[in-house]
Amino acid sequence: MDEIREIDGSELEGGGQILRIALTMSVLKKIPIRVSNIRGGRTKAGLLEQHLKGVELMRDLANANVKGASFQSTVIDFYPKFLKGGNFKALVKTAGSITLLLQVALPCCLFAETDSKLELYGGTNTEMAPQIDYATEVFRPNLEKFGATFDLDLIRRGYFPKGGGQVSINIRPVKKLNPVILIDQGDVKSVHGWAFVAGTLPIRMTSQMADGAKGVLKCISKNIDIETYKEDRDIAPDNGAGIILVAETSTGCVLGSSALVKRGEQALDAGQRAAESLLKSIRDGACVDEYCQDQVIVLMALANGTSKIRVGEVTLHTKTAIHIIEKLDTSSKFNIIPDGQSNIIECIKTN
Ligand SMILES: Nc1ncnc2c1ncn2[C@@H]1O[C@H](COP(=O)(O)OP(=O)(O)OP(=O)(O)O)[C@@H](O)[C@H]1O
Repeated sequence: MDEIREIDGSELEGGGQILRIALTMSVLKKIPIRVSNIRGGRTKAGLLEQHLKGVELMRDLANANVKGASFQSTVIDFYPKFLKGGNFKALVKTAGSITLLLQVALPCCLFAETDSKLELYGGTNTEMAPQIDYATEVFRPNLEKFGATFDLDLIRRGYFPKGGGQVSINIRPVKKLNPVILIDQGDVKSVHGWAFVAGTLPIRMTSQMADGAKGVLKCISKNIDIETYKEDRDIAPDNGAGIILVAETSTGCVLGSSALVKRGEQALDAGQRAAESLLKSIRDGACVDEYCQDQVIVLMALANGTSKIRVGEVTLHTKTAIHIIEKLDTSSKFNIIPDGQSNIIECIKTN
């Protein structure tokens, strides 16, 4: 096996994403890694419960030897062995995001020998991470353009601070990922979405969120359909309120955005916040939204050919993903080509 490679977890974005991308590439390229200064860019550095569970999930997936994987640790050594597939479980006791567990494990499961089933526990709709509905309605259609998918069964929703959500995901391996060319946004055909409340929160918040979003988005589409509903107590026992928006275009682009109503925030404002983020991506001419941007980088690197995707402003998360991938995978060369208000991210495979 190769010599251990050093990754500095405090570079650029300096958060959990560096650890996740480094682990994914380590497993897929069979490269042992040492990640130091883990989450060095965050006020509370080191492995939090959710990051630790991610490391343990990857250890199980890749039958890896791991040193230093403990709460608040700032250095881990990770030696991957083989990737077989099978049943795996990760339980985050806090509202740590289930979708970020999926983010680290999914590319590995796609290249495992057999099917994988992931039983994941934690938060399903939390801040600073994809909401589970974003993962299925926005990220998944973009993943499908690369020729892969997953099945997701939502058993229970979990919100901040308690968590307690549960999701079961089945992933069938693929032989290869196809390169993707996505450079023409086309026209917005429709915008749809969901505004939800759960627990003891009043249903009127959902129409306030929907109205807020529609007010912002009426300038880009006459065809806006936002479903408003209260979650069933059995599936969502705790309080939560939020919105997910999805725009589909004539060229097949799927862009999204979302918001959760913050403490003290008006529901209308949360709806507007989500809509403004989507509007910006559309006005920039982007083919993927500002959050999907960093999440497709790893897929571009794993595809067997040159991919090109038009994005708006390149985010620090995206720059970080590219930086870490290029460190661990010399067969991927990324270029960012400015083009008016947007940028084309190109990934060239060199062998
Ligand atoms: N509203 C959102 N919709 C979709 N994806 C999101 C949203 N907010 C954040 N993300 C995605 O979640 C990931 C967050 O990574 P990041 O490193 O910031 O968080 P983290 O792992 O929780 O670590 P840390 O606690 O160190 O910030 C990124 O891939 C980002 O694109």
